[in-house]
Amino acid sequence: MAKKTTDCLVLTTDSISSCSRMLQLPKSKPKTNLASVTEAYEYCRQITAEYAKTFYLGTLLMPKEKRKAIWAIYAWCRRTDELVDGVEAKDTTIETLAQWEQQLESIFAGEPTDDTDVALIDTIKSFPMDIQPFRDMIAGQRMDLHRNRYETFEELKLYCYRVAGTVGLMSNAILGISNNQNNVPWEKDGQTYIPKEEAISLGIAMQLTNILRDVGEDAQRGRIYLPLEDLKAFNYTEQDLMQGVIDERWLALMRFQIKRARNYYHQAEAGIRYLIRDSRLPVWTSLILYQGILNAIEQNQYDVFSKRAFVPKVAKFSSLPLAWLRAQI
Ligand SMILES: CC(C)=CCC/C(C)=C/CC/C(C)=C/CC/C(C)=C/[C@@H]1[C@@H](COP(=O)(O)OP(=O)(O)O)[C@]1(C)CC/C=C(\C)CC/C=C(\C)CCC=C(C)C
Ligand SMILES: [Mn+2]
Repeated sequence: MAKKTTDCLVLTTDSISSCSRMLQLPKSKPKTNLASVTEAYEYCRQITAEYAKTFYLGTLLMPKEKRKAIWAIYAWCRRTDELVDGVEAKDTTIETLAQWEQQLESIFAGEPTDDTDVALIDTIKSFPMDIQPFRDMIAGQRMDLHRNRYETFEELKLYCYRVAGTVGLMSNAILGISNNQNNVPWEKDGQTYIPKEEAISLGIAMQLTNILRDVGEDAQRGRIYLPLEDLKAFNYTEQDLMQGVIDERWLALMRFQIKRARNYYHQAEAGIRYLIRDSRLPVWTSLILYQGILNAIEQNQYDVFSKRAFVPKVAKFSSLPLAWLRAQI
């Protein structure tokens, strides 16, 4: 349970269950005694620190106001994802998602239903943003409810946009804003350039990486996110995948998937220079670290069935100088 200290809440030993409780949908009527704005942001920080070691590191490199805003967005996204991916996912129905979407509409109307909403409402006040990417993410979770196969890459790409490209758009609203009028965001040849496509590309790249890392785990849940047209092209069957067959066909298929994901990272990279200077380092850090999972898959000889690809802590910290160098451009 989170415990109060002088001005913030700290994590205690049972913080994981406390965090996971924070992720559940409110079961009864809206609470009346909601968290203060400070407490609400602290809950969002705890959720981010607990569930997203990579992104949390990135946010620590941001100015305080932006960092808090990203935690609020993270907490909302995590809660949304948890509805179809978390411990209580089996209870999630179309109605649950409709209720969650209603709660989203209330947030944008300035009416919190539970504690983490308080932080998101405050974030939306400081960093005005569009509700549509949030709605689109819920539409992505709806896809997860009723399908477990993707025939073509185009279909998978829509899913990736909805569950992850949308995060790029939400983050853009925070990462690009400057309080300094001399430091106008996205000025390119005198014209305002908003790197939306690049932000979406980073989300898609990360989601594709996530899919490659989790092939084995997803197969155990009866899910295949790799496009079936790709399996066919490499003469690899669904049964092979379910049995975790690693052979030349699998290696070729995985090399193809990794190349595609790297292309999306590449497209995203071109957009980072248009972000406000203080946002470039955290984005480069997150990009390099998440892309590192692809290298880890290669080092594991493409065995995503019995090994989980991850970037070790030492490698995480040693990639900071490279991220810093790239952020200078
Ligand atoms: C600084 C920074 C990178 C901020 C973004 C942090 C943020 C708000 C993350 C939300 C992530 C989230 C919970 C999304 C819900 C759906 C989901 C789980 C997507 C997958 C994330 C990784 O999660 P994890 O490895 O924990 O997965 P499991 O559920 O445990 O399997 C995703 C792979 C997608 C995340 C997508 C992004 C962070 C978008 C990145 C784009 C930008 C920050 C825009 C940058 C701007 C330009 C111009 C390039
Ligand atoms: Mn997930």
